[in-house]
Amino acid sequence: MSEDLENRAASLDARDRLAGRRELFALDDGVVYLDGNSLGALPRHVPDRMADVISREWGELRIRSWDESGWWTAPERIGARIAPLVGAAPGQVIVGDSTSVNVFKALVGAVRLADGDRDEIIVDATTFPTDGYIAESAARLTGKRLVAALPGDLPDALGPRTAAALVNHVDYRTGRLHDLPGITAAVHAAGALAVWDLCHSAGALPVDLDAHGVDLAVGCTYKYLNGGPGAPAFLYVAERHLPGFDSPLPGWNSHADPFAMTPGYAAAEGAARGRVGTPDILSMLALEAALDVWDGVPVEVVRAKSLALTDFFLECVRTYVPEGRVTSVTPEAHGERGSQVSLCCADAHAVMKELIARGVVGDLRRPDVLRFGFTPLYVSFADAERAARVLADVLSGRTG
Ligand SMILES: Cc1ncc(COP(=O)(O)O)c(C=O)c1O
Ligand SMILES: Nc1c(O)cccc1C(=O)C[C@H](N)C(=O)O
Repeated sequence: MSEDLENRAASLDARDRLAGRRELFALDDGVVYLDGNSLGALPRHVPDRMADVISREWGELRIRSWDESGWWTAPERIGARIAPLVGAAPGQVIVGDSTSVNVFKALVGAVRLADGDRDEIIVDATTFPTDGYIAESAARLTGKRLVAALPGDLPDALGPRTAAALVNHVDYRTGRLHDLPGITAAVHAAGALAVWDLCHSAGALPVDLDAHGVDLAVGCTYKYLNGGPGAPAFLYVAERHLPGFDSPLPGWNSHADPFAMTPGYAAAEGAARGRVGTPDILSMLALEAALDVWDGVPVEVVRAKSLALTDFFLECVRTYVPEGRVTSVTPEAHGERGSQVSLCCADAHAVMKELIARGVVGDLRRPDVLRFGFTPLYVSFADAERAARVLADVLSGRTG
């Protein structure tokens, strides 16, 4: 049984167009890394690039690097690298600040773009907590009422009072992929703006922001985009909204002429409006270098492998793990699945601890969810088989 699945894994890996990409990452063969949905692995070439940024650009060129090393324009330049990965034409994506800060900019910006008589903001009731906390504050600051709705119930919650809806593309806990085209269309039919959090979809699946008419979106770059711990997030503002986008954090970096240093504020044109203060250059340039691993990789190929990997992992779990010990809360339907598998399990904390001790790194979402993230650029089918086999060993009390 195990031999069959091991052979299948080997033949799937042999046919995998992305197999060669794994070499680009600092990973050791003794460990199956299934936590790229929390922190992506390090692309091997990034340390050398950072050594140059620190010793030469900072150490030797010092202040000149803002111009000569392109530091000042890094937020737009890196935004342009991310744009095709999320289906955005140039000029709409800016990189900087945390996702949380960008959720604030995007949501308040959306409310300011909406018809002022509308007095409700809808937030995804299953959201990653930071979006909910910030939506609550944004509602208080803008004098709106916050309404929580499950993504599936959103069409019913929308109405003439809705100014904007903030929704997660993929649920961080279950891995459920929400219907971005359908929900965006419903939000628009109600006359409101759709703001999407792409943290768990950017770099994992095609998002097609422009094609689906999304209004604003945010996403992080330290998961499937491998930008590094605390790497800056991105903000997308659809071109049609850029002239009216009124950032609630209009720092000097978003000024039309920052070095004029005038007391009066005048917003820059384009995506630069989403900038705030001095960019965190070291993290930003680590992200820029990390994005090289995407050269020549269409996100559709990544998606196809992601679905094949999660299908195969689920099959291995069904085959190896004794009946009833785990329950998948990740949808089976491809159209409803992100790039992770979440299994509910008794004693999940102890189980994950033991998995990690045995070289299978996933994570735990309390109280009982084992999360396994599949990053197609570096996770193999052999990894998926081994993870399921080790999970079965742990649950059956077999020693490793
Ligand atoms: C959906 C989602 N939004 C936001 C965040 C985090 O935001 P920040 O980068 O500000 O910590 C995460 C993960 O940390 C997330 O999964
Ligand atoms: N951003 C994180 C961090 O700074 C520490 C630990 C984990 C994270 C995460 O990204 C968690 C992640 N968003 C999640 O889906 O749970």
